[in-house]
Amino acid sequence: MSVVTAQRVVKNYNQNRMEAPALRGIDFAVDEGEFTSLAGPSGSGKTTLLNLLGCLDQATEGQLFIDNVEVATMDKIQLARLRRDKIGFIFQTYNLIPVLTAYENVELPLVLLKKYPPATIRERVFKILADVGLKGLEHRRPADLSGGQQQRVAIARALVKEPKIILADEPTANLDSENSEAILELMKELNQQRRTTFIFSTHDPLVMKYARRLVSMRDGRIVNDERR
Ligand SMILES: Nc1ncnc2c1ncn2[C@@H]1O[C@H](COP(=O)(O)OP(=O)(O)OP(=O)(O)O)[C@@H](O)[C@H]1O
Repeated sequence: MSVVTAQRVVKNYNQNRMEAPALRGIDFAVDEGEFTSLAGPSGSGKTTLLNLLGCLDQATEGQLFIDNVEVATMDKIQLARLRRDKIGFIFQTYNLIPVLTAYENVELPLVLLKKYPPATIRERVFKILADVGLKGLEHRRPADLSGGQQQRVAIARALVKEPKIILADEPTANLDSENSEAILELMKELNQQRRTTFIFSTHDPLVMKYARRLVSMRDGRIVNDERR
């Protein structure tokens, strides 16, 4: 069953100017438990598509369904709830909160979820930070962490809720191969144990190696889509 479906999705960033559309008609469905990677040259529309799938932006034309509900029918509150409950988003620019420590950044989505008691939250946050290799750095703020460490905080923050769908924009861009491999193994485990659906955008051959489905984009279109 598909968890994400896009039908004839078009995205123009500036509708008043004669700009090339960022997405020119995307038809695409991802089943529960798929481990999918979007590949393609810079500017081909990967980030734009992830932002639409993550309900962070709206399509200009076409329809988008998340867990069988059409995104366009939801109001702001329903969209925020959908993101909170079902989607983990790893941003290319991390989007960590600068005044919060690594621990507090990762804790936040669990606190907002209002589902777990404080002791469980504490345990899960420490565990996921250790899993991404940040043991001992829990109380540092983003400015006192390297780019790769910040990226791992962002990854931990998306994974900690164990959401149904994880959207990850270049999640290994600033990691060395050892850390990339460790993160990908962690994601693979989540994928296999919990049937978490992963959709990445990447230029990293290692991510493509892990992916079970490779979707290639060019100029706002899907030009190839293969499962293996
Ligand atoms: N906020 C924006 N406003 C205007 N145009 C944008 C915006 N974001 C992206 N674009 C344009 O949309 C097109 C697709 O960009 P997008 O960032 O989705 O590509 P990408 O495949 O993710 O690239 P990269 O691999 O460099 O991250 C590009 O032509 C880009 O210039």
